[in-house]
Amino acid sequence: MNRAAMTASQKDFENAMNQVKLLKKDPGNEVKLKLYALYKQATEGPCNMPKPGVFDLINKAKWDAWNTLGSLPKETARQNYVDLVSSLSSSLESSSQVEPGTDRKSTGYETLMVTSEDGITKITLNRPAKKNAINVEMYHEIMRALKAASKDDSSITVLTGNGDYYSSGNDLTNFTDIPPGGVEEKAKNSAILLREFVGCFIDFPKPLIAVVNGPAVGISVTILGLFDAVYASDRATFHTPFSHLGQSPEGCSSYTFLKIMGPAKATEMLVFGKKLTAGEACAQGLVTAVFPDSTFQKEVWTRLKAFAKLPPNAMRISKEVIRNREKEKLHAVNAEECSVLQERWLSDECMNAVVNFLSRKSKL
Ligand SMILES: CCCCCC/C=C/C(=O)SCCNC(=O)CCNC(=O)[C@H](O)C(C)(C)COP(=O)(O)OP(=O)(O)OC[C@H]1O[C@@H](n2cnc3c(N)ncnc32)[C@H](O)[C@@H]1OP(=O)(O)O
Repeated sequence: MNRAAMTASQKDFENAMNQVKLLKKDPGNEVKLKLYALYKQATEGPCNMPKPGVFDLINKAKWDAWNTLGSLPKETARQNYVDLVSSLSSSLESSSQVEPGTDRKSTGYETLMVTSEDGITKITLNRPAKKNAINVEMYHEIMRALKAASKDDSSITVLTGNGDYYSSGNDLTNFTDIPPGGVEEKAKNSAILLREFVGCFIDFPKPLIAVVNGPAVGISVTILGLFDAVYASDRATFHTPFSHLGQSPEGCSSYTFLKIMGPAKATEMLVFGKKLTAGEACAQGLVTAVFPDSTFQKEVWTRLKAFAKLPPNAMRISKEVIRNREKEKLHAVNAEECSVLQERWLSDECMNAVVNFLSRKSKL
């Protein structure tokens, strides 16, 4: 959704203020400060109060939180307040429905499982019968889950898959739902959706980690170049068969893969569709570490829980320092890849490949 076009009404804002009072669990000081700051900004505008003295710790923390919002417009602050309360309500509401000690689950997703526990928000692709192929609904839900995770109280965010696959990439039946404007309109809409989807990964502010539990195909592989760490089971494979499908690279891979593995290896993957084992992907720098499948979950989650205990602000700021100078470039690459793909989707090569898959004449 286009955030600029989305502003909460005064009524939404009042409802959110009432919801805060009904929260069953204390959301923690950091979140309470954020709520305070957004409330003040939404109702009074930028902070112009004198700064409290260094020993007035509580008022100074509140002043700092408010002052950090700078000249954020009142409407945006109101929307951010409503979004934050809504993400708190969904995760804390559901905590009352599960056994103590189990994950807090976010409801309201058809294609994902989203949990938040031990400082980690885990987004699990959940269409195992379809090898976690990403349909249009899943694209939207992943974006929604990422936006919520960027504002919740977790330190790190993880993307993983349920079942034997990490993901088989774009759901090829996405191409069968043709709108009244025909295939041109479909290609245009798909390019808009893809650009927004990849943009969410480029802009994600916290450490983002992929736990690749099995084979990964297409867009689920290309966006790995935008993650901060990629842990893979030795059962995982990495496959980008774009030429086979009459398509071209996306997910900023035409830029990130060249930087990660150099042009020769990137070409083997992105142009010739060479499938890499987890070990090969690790040797080429796409994967951070590989674990035996039998101990994969245990080893990875032990490591991630330790990472999640690190100071969250330091991690977020370090990521910003590492990634920010690339952001503008990545958005430009994303735009270009989407516009090339928009044309490719209308080509006979692409249409034939999709028809062949759907009529089960071909598989990877
Ligand atoms: C908004 C548009 C944005 C577009 C972004 C651009 C993205 C590009 C890409 O991601 S390109 C990659 C696309 N993916 C593929 O080409 C994979 C196609 N799938 C396969 O080749 C195979 O299914 C397999 C190798 C992944 C797995 O084979 P196998 O183990 O033999 O399982 P099945 O084929 O029986 O699969 C089980 C079940 O899942 C369905 N399915 C699997 N992958 C997809 C898919 N990508 N799209 C749609 N459906 C998929 C498969 O049809 C089976 O369904 P069924 O049981 O027959 O109902």
